[in-house]
Amino acid sequence: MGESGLNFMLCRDIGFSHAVLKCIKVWEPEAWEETVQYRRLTLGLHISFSVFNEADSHRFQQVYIGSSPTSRKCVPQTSPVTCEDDAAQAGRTDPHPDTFQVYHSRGQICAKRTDAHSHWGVNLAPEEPTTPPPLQQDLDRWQRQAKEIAVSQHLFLTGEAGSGKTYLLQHLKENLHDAHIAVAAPTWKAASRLCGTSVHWFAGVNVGKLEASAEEALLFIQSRQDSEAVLDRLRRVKVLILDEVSMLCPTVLDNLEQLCRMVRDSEALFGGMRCIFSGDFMQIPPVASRTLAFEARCWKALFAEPQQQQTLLRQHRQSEGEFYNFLKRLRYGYLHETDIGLLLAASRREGASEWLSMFATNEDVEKVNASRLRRLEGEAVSFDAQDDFHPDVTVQSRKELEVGLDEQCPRQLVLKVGAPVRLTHVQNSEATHRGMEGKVIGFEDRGPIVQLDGGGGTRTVEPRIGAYIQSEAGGPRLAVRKQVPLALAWATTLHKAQGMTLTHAATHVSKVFQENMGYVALSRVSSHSGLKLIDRLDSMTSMQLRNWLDRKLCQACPKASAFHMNMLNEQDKSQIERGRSEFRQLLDNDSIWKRALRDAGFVDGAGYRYSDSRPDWAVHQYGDRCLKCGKTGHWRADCLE
Ligand SMILES: Nc1ncnc2c1ncn2[C@@H]1O[C@H](COP(=O)(O)OP(=O)(O)OP(=O)(O)O)[C@@H](O)[C@H]1O
Repeated sequence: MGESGLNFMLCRDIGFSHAVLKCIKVWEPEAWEETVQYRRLTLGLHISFSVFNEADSHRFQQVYIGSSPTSRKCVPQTSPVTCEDDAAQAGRTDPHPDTFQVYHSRGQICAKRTDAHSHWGVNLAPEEPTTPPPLQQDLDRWQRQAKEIAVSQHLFLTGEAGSGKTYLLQHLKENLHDAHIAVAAPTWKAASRLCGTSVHWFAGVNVGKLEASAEEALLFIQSRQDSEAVLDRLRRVKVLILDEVSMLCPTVLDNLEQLCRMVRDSEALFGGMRCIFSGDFMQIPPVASRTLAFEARCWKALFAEPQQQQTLLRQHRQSEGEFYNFLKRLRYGYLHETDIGLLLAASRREGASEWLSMFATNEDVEKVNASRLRRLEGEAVSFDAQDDFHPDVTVQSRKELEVGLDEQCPRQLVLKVGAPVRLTHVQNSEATHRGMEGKVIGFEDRGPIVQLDGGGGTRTVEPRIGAYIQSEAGGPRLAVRKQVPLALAWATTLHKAQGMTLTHAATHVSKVFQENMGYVALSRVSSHSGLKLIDRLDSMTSMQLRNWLDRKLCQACPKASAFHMNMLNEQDKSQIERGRSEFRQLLDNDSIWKRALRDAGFVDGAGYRYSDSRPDWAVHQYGDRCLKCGKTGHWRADCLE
């Protein structure tokens, strides 16, 4: 490794005996401000500060600096530290500071005085890692930086899963003071996290119109009974917040842009709205498009300046270094051979039968939830939603709004005593929060009685507003649905899980059908111990395991990778390239592959017969029905009954 530095500065003007020194230390992917205590020693200064350990980004390390008789001194240090070039200048508060450069070189941490060639009163010694500080509850440095752009310019906000994109959008929605902020996302489900609308609702058109052309969309709007209201809404919006833009087809984006110009009678992009888009192209792409939103014609013009594409670099979801680094590799479609051990351990994990299961297809989710509910003894009790509409909403609009409400909150909820449930739309408080899990233990007139996990106690869950739709932030609620805020918690789809943060989840990868789905499947949980792989890796042959890794789990979209890698520094880029080429060697070279499997504790299984196709030999040998439930369409190993 070359010489990368952690620069810092001393501020002598603030006193020696017991003073406070404000430094900004920058480490990738984190930077933070910290107050450093220093005190005078017999021969000089004694400074201690924390640095991130580069190999394990979530552990801190204490570095002590004492006296030194020369202008440069190195001490053994196994963990490299890095920082941005200008870190030494950050936080400078006095005109005559002693300045130093601290850097990592050939397994050592070195300090060099940079303002003079003389000795200094400091020495250097590393200490044992300590635990990281608790997560900040306010915006992190990158979120704050992105916010600064968002207040006056178009912004594309990106970052890996869990970097706090949606969190920042919520903050912007609440804190930008522009009069009319519209919040939208490609699907109602994605929009529901920010209480916004689907992109089609925002545009005032049915699905299909924006896909066709801006002209067709405008004709449709003009044919609506409430066309004036729709046009008025489109004209008033000053800021458009668009979440999960990575799930939007570029044609739809371009047509929307043109529609806004036409409606607002302005040649400016989006007719002069300020656009704040957010998304991660390394997550699930649009279902019906081979092209991605950044290929839209308007994209380059919108985000022409480098500062208008901001990457959030702090991880807020995972705090374990090993698991976090594993996910960083998976994001770019490669793994290390030692990662096989992590996967096997997740596949062998016991005691996960009550965890939320995530599947690629709706079919599997419905099967699991329905079959588990059926199997449960006892009477089924159903709860019907209650919908209210704003008096100005027309009959035509009401139907469209109902579709939007249906996607966010069920019209009918069926439960039984003993069913695991998740709180879906409660107000977060000290006692309860969204995502909290529990079990139905009874029913009363007001609603189901639920025993909440984790000391949440027992409570009757009464219907409350589960979804509402506003055409713009602060505007009237056009439709409101009340429903019991519970969902069956046995299973969900990966598409719905995109954006979720979970403590525990069981996930199925073998049936993923789009690139990047493997990454989304594994990156929802905050720790490895909370992850169960439903795929029976142990039952696979080594060849099947290789195919599963290569064709299912590690399928990263090349176009999206290239887009995101373009925003990385050269060091990260070459690390990814190297990792990918080593991964290919691992998969292509029998002896390396076998050694890796042996080291990971893999024992060649009997053969996992999952396949979308039905090879003749298998049908001949086993018939074309599942040997467990007798149905066609899946093999025994995939049977969810
Ligand atoms: N500044 C912050 N302080 C405290 N918690 C935060 C902060 N930013 C994000 N979080 C929390 O981190 C978790 C992940 O954040 P969020 O869902 O916004 O990430 P994301 O980048 O949108 O993820 P994904 O791409 O998977 O949708 C959430 O639980 C969120 O509340």
